[in-house]
Amino acid sequence: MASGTALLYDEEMTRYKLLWVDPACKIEVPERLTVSWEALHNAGLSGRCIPLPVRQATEEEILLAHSQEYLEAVKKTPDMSLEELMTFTQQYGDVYFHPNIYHCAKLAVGASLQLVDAVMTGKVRNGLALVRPPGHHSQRSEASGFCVFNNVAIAALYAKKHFKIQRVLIVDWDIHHGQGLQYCFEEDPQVLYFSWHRYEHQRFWPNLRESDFDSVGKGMGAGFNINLPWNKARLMAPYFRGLLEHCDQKCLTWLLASLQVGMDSSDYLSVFFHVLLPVAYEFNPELILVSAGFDSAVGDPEGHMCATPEIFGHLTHLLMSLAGGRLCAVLEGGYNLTSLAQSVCQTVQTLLGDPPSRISGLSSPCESALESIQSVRAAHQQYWVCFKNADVSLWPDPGTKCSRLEGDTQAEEALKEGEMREIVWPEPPSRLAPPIRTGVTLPAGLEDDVLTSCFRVTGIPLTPNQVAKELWHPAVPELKDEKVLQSLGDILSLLKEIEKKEVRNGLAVVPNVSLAATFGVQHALTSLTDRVLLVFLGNEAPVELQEDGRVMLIQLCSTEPVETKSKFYVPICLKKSSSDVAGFLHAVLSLLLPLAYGYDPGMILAVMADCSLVGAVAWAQLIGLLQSFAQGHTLALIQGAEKEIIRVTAASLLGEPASTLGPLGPPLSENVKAVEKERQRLQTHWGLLQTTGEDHP
Ligand SMILES: NCCCNCCCCCS
Ligand SMILES: [Zn+2]
Repeated sequence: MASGTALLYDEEMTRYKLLWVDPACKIEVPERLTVSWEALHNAGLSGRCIPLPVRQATEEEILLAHSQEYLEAVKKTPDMSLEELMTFTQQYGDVYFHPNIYHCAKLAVGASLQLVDAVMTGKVRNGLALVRPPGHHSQRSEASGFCVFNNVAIAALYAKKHFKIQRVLIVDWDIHHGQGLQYCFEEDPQVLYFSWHRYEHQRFWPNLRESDFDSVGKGMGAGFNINLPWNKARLMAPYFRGLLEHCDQKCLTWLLASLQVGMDSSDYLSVFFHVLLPVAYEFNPELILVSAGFDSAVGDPEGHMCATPEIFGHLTHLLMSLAGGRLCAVLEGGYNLTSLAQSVCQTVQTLLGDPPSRISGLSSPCESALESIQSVRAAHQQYWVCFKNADVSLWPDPGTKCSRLEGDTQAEEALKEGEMREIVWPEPPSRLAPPIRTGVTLPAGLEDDVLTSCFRVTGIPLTPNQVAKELWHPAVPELKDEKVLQSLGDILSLLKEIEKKEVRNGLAVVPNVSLAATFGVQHALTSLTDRVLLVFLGNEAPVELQEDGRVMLIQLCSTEPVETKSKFYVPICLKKSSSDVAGFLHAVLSLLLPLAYGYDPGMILAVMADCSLVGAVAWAQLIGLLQSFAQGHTLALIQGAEKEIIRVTAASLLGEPASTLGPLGPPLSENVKAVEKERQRLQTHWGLLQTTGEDHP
């Protein structure tokens, strides 16, 4: 199994810059790379990565995505005078040339291809290429948006050609639409291109009609191009026009700070749960390429978004469950040197396997984001079974270009002015990983290659009334059983190791999983946290829930649904759940993840009471995803000694990417209905569950 994170960087790529005055291009500076590289160094992250040498792309490689005449034209730029460079630049938009940019553009492509080679040959598991010029705007015969050659497009074509892979997922989280990538792959069903981008009904750069959600791909590529347009800022002008007359700069600044101009982490995560991840799992990619632009982070002069840098640690983690963890991230945009450096560090730290930091204060996506989510799901309903039951009743017409209200520009300039002065955000919290990743307590005789790299914890001897005290119940008869008592001692010692920050997560194999779960929850609440998420796979509910919100129980069962009004008890009843992997996954992505992010637990208990409910691979995927929460503090409890389940659980807790679920069939409609029913019931309490805009149908 491949391991290690590659980091590609060469300071040669800092040796070009804007040589004349051009307001549109002045933000693309060499310091973008140096601050990122220095931040990785100072955080001790680059030292943990595998440094790979950058190389120049060959002409043949560049010609995978660009025309001969374009390459010939760019090849002439190193010998051009300043005037000739300015003239040459005129023919393109929002880009500049420099005598050394051709050299750097070849290095940017070469770095991306080196990364693909290393990941596809198993030399490393994943990695980041810190490059400039960026690539996602450049097209077959055209430079655009600071981009000269399309690094990620060439990487995808190179991967298909040299490694014979047939399904590449490109995730473009840059705040601009990577039209170059869309044009390159819109007819190619082997490359699924996903981009979110500021759009504002075509009023944001690059102002293209084809950046809207109804551009779904063409011909054989229909369904394989997904555009998620952000349209929020258009709503700002009407508010401000009225106020501007009475508003001095200070009040406007306050107004800006209070009215979120851009999208935030709740919007980003909602798009992952309800648009990107369902399609990505159904597509079942063999490689993930990330057009990692960080102008979608707070403070960026282009993006004007509100999502703080730690969100990129989560977005990265969520993608690492796909393609067996084969993930190549390539830098695109990012123009606020502070949030860029922080976001790069958050991304690399997750690639290295450190637990994502907890994100509190998540709420529901804004109305405009919901409208976009609903529109995209509607537009793609015919191509992806995961959207079969999507609610499309309020599908707004694409391209409703809102007329440019007079006074807009004044409002928006004020917006820009006021806003840029005021934006500050907290440093991302440190994500210290305990020295030991996984502690285990197993019955003797369960030797296994994976388990040898776990830390074996010895149980704490317990007397029945010691346990009864923790369980709030007078001694239950089971406590007479020596094995049960010993298993509770095992759990206690694992939790104490986690509490002491010696161990990140743990696995215990126990004879009575319901009692173990109850005991584990109670102990965690007394000594570790005030919120425990219990994910329980089995039919008998392990704990009576108090409605105080200190425990959230998500129970996957196969029997008839129990009626409940509680917002902390989520019974998910799936028929034939072990064969309906798609149904299980639908439950995880559209219910479990949004609930867990909304709840923000300090501890996760993942309990497998009934191994027949899901297969080992689906369970391993779940264990992987659950490590997004509680700084990775996951305690897995398994009943019985099903060797395969134990092995995959330990592997996942150790950070091994779960193997892929393979092509998914359509989910059982009764299972989708059961999940949708719960989602509808809970979405007013837990906003991240929402998927539709105004006037929920
Ligand atoms: N404010 C100037 C409008 C044009 N900006 C071009 C942005 C290119 C981003 C590359 S990621
Ligand atoms: Zn950008």
